[in-house]
Amino acid sequence: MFVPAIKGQGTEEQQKKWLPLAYKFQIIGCYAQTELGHGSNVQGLETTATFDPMTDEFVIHSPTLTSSKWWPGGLGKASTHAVVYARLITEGKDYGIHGFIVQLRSLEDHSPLPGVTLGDIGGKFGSGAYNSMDNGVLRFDHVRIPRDQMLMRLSQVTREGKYVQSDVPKQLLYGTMVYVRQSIVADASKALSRAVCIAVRYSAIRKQFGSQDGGPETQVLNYRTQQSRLFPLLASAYAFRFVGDWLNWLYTDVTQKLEVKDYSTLQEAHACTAGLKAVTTSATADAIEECRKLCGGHGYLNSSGLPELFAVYVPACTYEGDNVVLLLQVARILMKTVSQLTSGKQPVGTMAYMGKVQHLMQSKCAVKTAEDWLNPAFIQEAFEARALRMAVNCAQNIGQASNQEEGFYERSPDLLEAAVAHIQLIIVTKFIEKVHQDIPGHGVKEQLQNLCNVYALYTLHKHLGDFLATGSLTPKQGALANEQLGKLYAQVRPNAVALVDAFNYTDHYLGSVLGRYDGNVYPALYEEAWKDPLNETVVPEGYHEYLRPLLKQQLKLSRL
Ligand SMILES: CCCCCCCCCC/C=C\CCCCCCCCCC(=O)SCCNC(=O)CCNC(=O)[C@H](O)C(C)(C)COP(=O)(O)OP(=O)(O)OC[C@H]1O[C@@H](n2cnc3c(N)ncnc32)[C@H](O)[C@@H]1OP(=O)(O)O
Ligand SMILES: Cc1cc2nc3c(=O)[nH]c(=O)nc-3n(C[C@H](O)[C@H](O)[C@H](O)COP(=O)(O)OP(=O)(O)OC[C@H]3O[C@@H](n4cnc5c(N)ncnc54)[C@H](O)[C@@H]3O)c2cc1C
Repeated sequence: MFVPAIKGQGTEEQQKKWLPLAYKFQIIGCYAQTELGHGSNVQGLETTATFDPMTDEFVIHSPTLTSSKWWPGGLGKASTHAVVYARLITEGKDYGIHGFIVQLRSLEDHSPLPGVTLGDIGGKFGSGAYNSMDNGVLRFDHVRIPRDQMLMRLSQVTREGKYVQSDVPKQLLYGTMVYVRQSIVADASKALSRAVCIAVRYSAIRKQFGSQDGGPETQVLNYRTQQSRLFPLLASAYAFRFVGDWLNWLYTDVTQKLEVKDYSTLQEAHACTAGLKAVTTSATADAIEECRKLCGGHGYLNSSGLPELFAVYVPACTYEGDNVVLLLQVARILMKTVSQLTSGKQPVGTMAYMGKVQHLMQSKCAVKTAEDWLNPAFIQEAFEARALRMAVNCAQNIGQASNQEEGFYERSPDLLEAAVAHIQLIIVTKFIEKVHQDIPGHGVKEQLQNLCNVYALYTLHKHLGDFLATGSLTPKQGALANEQLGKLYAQVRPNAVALVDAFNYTDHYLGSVLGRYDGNVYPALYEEAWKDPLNETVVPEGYHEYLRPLLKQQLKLSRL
């Protein structure tokens, strides 16, 4: 994040100076924004950067304990430099949060520079999976940096100390986070596809119950419950891949527009990266845990690869923006868009469907049979009607409050659900668009169509309350969707293993004895067990100190 921050907020000159050093690892940088007391609320950060016109320097300082930088990855032990986000103060005025390049450690002996206190913040969730990352703590005691180490693409401070705001939106300060959020969506698909690959392969080889006359037991992958839990996750892995590809296109397009000072899609980029990051990471974290459970007891073994995958993955729901905070950002933009509908301003991009408000507020879903749910037009319209009606309902309720902000606060749980509905519509839309494309490979398109329908109808089934409460569907149509879902599972089953083999993960990358490509799980589990350090001795350490005295004492007591 050090590099994209300099790319996005540094001048050409600053990029020319600092990026080559970073690329060649002549310096190691981190992104020091979050503090002990503030993470979500960036505008609440307390670290100060006070301009000293006498020396043409900024004085970086941590005025309070809560202003200590806390969490930045790589900060504790590895980084020599940081992009530090601090309150810019010049001529006695606080201009809010800006980025500054600050050297933290000597390039000679890596010792912290004068006025810099550095360390690691300690162990984290799980069996230490994330402990390979030195998330750090950093405090400044009046550390001086040259004025030209303020990132000056978005705003500047002159030699005399005058603050100058460039003619670019101040939100570009948040640009690095937008960049990482869009990459996290693609990462969600990778993490989810790993977990699903393990669970599908293991479910194909695991047999339990159902033996007839001594014959083979039933593959657990043939159980309807296993399919109804696992195949929506398989479909989600593909869904997140395709929406992640689209989001990368959107991000690239926005970045190109920014180059020519076209800020028209900045809001769309923020809403989509924030919302898709929130929805895909929450779903993926839940799915990895579900995949662990789908593997029964062996899923709880570290050798399954699932506990570590879960422990490494779950902070994605928090870092780069807490998911609730990000969804409320989407909700704010939805409310702004709804409020503009009466002005005649046509919504664009992923909000365009809201322009069909007259139709969608009264449309009746035309589904009459289970097969009708295979028609993408019916799915699309149902998801659009649900999302729009939830957003309009929120706007109407907020409108009844004494003031907008109070109303937004009171209705924030409902706004959260409206934001999720909007983002799920985007995911479904992009999946439908993907399967409408020419897709090479014999039968591949049909399989992806099945998965697209599984993702859409599973999501509809899971959120049926929204669809019924908004009148977007009738209970009968909801039941038909569930009926069709069961038929789709039967169609996915024969290709389930092929659909995870298609991720083309090596056994090494997968890191799971349950997910081995050859399916030779039991010998691998048995072999792996003996590698456990506990098995280095036949009689366990502690026998003589603890077990033996206890056993002897009990034996003596039993003879009394
Ligand atoms: C087996 C083991 C291995 C297994 C491995 C598999 C899995 C691997 C996992 C993945 C691997 C790698 C992943 C790679 C990444 C991981 C690295 C972790 C990195 C984490 C780094 C961080 O966390 S950095 C810090 C992140 N912090 C945040 O996100 C803070 C969140 N808060 C904010 O963004 C803002 O405070 C806020 C947006 C919430 C509020 O902003 P503000 O206070 O300014 O108020 P407003 O809401 O009023 O906004 C003002 C206007 O600005 C608009 N806005 C806001 N944000 C943006 C934006 N980003 N872009 C554009 N516009 C924005 C907002 O809409 C308002 O507009 P108007 O209403 O028009 O005024
Ligand atoms: C593994 C990891 C790596 C990280 N790496 C970095 C890094 O490299 N650089 C960096 O700068 N930071 C980093 N962070 C910090 C991370 O960005 C923050 O933790 C994250 O942005 C969440 O902010 P917070 O901790 O202040 O959560 P809080 O906002 O304190 O969240 C606590 C609760 O409050 C709720 N909440 C907060 N505000 C609102 C609101 N307005 N309305 C409703 N509910 C609200 C949240 O939903 C949540 O439930 C990292 C964090 C982790 C876990």
